[in-house]
Amino acid sequence: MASEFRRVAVIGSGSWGTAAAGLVARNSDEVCVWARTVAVADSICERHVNPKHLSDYVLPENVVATDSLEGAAAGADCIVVAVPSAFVRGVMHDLAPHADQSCPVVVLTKGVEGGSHKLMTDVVADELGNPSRVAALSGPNHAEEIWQGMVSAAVVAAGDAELALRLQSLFHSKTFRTYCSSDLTGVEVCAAAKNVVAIACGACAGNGMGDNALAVVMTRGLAEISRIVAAVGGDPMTCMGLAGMGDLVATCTSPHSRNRSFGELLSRGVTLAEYEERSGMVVEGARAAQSIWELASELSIETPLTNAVHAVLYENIGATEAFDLLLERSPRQEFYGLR
Ligand SMILES: NC(=O)C1=CN([C@@H]2O[C@H](COP(=O)(O)OP(=O)(O)OC[C@H]3O[C@@H](n4cnc5c(N)ncnc54)[C@H](O)[C@@H]3O)[C@@H](O)[C@H]2O)C=CC1
Ligand SMILES: O=C(CO)COP(=O)(O)O
Repeated sequence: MASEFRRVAVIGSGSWGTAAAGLVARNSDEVCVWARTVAVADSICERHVNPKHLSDYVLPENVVATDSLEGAAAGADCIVVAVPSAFVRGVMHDLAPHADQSCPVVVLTKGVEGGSHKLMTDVVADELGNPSRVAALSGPNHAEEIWQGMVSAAVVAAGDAELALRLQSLFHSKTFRTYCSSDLTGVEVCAAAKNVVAIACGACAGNGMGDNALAVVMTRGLAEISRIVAAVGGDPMTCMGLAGMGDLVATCTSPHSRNRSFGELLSRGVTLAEYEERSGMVVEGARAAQSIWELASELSIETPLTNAVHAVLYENIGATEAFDLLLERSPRQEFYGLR
């Protein structure tokens, strides 16, 4: 499926930026990846390999790279953002003077900004301007499978339906199916919040809990995510889709998930800093556990699972104690409203 986009800038050369560059290279003429280091940029240009992430993946010939944001943005008619949430504002700030104001931007980052509690598309729009051209893509998309052409699907969400359709054609292929949505808020909340639930699932598994318990955490996690989505103005039906249930299941069950594996190791005493240092990868759910916890407190949304993950990560409470507190909650209706 060819798209209208001829030169695409992919900002970020982590696992997802690398795999996404391969996806959009199928439907455009040239893809330029922005990497933070010259070594990664040179390796992609010379060997079509990212030596730091997915190093078995030989990228298509039409993927090049640079360590210059100005160089990446030059001539780009679409920008794909794939840097971890903590760096989105800073990188977008630096990109802004070089990015065309009318150029569509699609955000792959999953998170909620600390302090402001803004969704990633809002952070990008703050820095790059022209919010109506900013969209998000999310779904059950482990980069480790995507680059190998294994089947997956995602949803492209934008306030402007025509923009979603244009971006759908940039990503869509037989093995990477893309669907459109107008619920940008719901899609982005699901993307960020499922990572917190995946940490809880990993910690349960690490603590020897069984498959029934994991299914309970996922299901109650989805109920919690629906309450957050509703409270911030998204459509709770989005939680039933690829960005919601789809990504929740993939992240809570896959050995590829950093959030799930971190949760498992957390229950054995490994710290966030140790995990990220060893793996060279980000655990977005740990950041989201803080920002969503703050958001939920501000809006009085009931988020017991997020509270438990927050307590273990930031309040010095042991995982076993946090689980006990969850199990001691008083019984209630399965669905007790969206707030
Ligand atoms: N890996 C995956 O399968 C998927 C990841 N995502 C999301 O994509 C976003 C990016 O994640 P990944 O590509 O997986 O990252 P990663 O975990 O593979 O790598 C982290 C990257 O962050 C970079 N980084 C470190 N400091 C930085 C800074 N100051 N400025 C910019 N970049 C910096 C590092 O160079 C490293 O390449 C996250 O929000 C993640 O949740 C979404 C879907 C799938
Ligand atoms: O979002 C993802 C898959 O859709 C990646 O999840 P992890 O960050 O837990 O690896």
